[in-house]
Amino acid sequence: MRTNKESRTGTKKAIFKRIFECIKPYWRQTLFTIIILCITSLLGVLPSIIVQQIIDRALPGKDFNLLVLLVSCSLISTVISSLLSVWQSYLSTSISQNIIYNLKNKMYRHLQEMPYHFFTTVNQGEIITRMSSDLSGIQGVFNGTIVNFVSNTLILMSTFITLMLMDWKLALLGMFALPLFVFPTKKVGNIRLKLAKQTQQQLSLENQIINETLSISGFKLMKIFNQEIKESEALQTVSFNTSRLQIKEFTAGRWFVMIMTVFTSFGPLLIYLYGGFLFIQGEISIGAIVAFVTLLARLYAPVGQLSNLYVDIVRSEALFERIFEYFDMKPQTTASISLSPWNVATHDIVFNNVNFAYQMNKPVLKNISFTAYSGKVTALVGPSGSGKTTIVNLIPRLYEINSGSINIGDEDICSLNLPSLRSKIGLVTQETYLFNGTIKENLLYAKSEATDQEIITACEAAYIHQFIMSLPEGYETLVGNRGIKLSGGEKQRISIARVLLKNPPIIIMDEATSSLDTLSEYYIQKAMNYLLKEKTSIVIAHRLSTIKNASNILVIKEGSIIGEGTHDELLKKNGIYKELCEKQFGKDFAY
Ligand SMILES: Nc1ncnc2c1ncn2[C@@H]1O[C@H](COP(=O)(O)OP(=O)(O)OP(=O)(O)O)[C@@H](O)[C@H]1O
Repeated sequence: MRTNKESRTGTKKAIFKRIFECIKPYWRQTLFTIIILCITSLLGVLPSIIVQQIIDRALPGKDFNLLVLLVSCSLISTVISSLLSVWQSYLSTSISQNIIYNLKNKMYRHLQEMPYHFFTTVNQGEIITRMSSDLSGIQGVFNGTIVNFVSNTLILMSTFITLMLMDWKLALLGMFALPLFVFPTKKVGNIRLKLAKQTQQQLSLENQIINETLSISGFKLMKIFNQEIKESEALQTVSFNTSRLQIKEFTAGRWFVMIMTVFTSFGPLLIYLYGGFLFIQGEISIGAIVAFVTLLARLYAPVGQLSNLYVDIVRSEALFERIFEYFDMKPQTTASISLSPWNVATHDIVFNNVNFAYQMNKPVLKNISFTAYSGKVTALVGPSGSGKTTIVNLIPRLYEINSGSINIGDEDICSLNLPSLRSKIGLVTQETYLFNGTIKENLLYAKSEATDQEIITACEAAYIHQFIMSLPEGYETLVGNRGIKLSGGEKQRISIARVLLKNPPIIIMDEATSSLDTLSEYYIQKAMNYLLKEKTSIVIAHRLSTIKNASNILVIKEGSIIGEGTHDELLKKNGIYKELCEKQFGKDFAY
């Protein structure tokens, strides 16, 4: 059996492999960046060596020409190094931006392919966090953490080699303090990591409160129930915790920093002491001692930074895990084995013994079998929660059935190409969703190439054209978030017009339960009559007029069909149906 440690190493390896895959397309730029970092780290040791030459040769020899030469060399190396750093930062920024650009678009495409149930279960804020802050965190990893890691490692190596070449005994003496850096930094790093995780949790809570209470529906709910003070206090508490945690995180290890500062001054002091002794013995020059001390500072700085990078590296690992976790989720199969083009002669929809459950062992639909005939209206009626919406959601394959089959014409929907299946279905939902744009933009969502005349024809058929024209900006009127500036009836008629523009052979309609005024209802009814004409339509019916007009009515109860027929037939033979009608439309509804 694999131990925990082994499996963590395995995961780490897999993550590194995938990070490498992300960088691979930019290997040339990456190679350049590494070369530049190598050159700048080598150039970085030059000034110390030059100082040694100045002290040991130019000054005692009173050689002004050599002094000018050495100072110029130092200046030139600094200028070259700075110029290279600019280039390197341009390269690493463009590499990281390109990687993020690719990841973001790939992730969006991937999420688009996810099955519908994913979006009904996952927290919406979570998706946005991964698409935004996690991805920008990853950009920081490519642009900061990785570059810092490579550059500090190179600085460390170049300085270490130079020191060893200069005098290995002095080098070892100067380095005795190094282990003292590493161990406590790791400990402080772990404390900071723990605090960072807690901060992240509080930040998510903060986002959740903001998201929920300042979204259009949440805001309304908060106002109606007078919950402003409670919500604002909740946010205050959470943001107070966040700020406390952040203060703790940033001040964690301040004692450690203090001790480290003392230790860093120990190294040079030892060099002065032992180097001074060697100087007195005539074994070493003053220049060498000065060069050593400056190089030592160059050694301590990257060690300190590398130890601090530990926290960033562990954090980055978590970020990558979150991003890759999304990529590993299985998308919905868009096309099954046969990619049949759509050539069904009729568009009869046939449910054959369909069973479905959202959760294991909790069947929602049981042995559903019926035919919705082409050119006819099939109405679904039944108590709330009986499974009507679930039945219609199975047709465009928003959910996959557990057993049985659904055919359109002669084709099993599972063998149809998903985009082509959906292109033949028009969906009018209870709650019409409109994007925050103009009425025209919302209509064009159904058919981007529609002409103005087509739009007008569709809106006339949906009995909404006159209303739109009465608005000061007509079709260019902005509808607000989720179409908040329009009434329920207006929104539904716009959504009918949108489906009319698409003109699919199959229409699925979930009638609004909310009561509309008689005029709105009248217009919607007229619009519906037009919409459903010569289509295969399935309507979740809430209005008596729809039920009466339907060719066939299916009575659904607890996930089963318990009756089928026309309104009159069902009234005669089905007690439950009669009861349902009486409940919904009153005892004396028109027979
Ligand atoms: N996404 C979901 N995950 C889990 N269970 C669900 C989900 N959607 C619906 N259900 C459950 O499935 C059952 C059928 O729901 P469905 O929405 O199909 O009923 P309905 O007849 O359309 O109700 P209504 O008339 O109130 O809209 C209900 O018990 C509901 O709680």
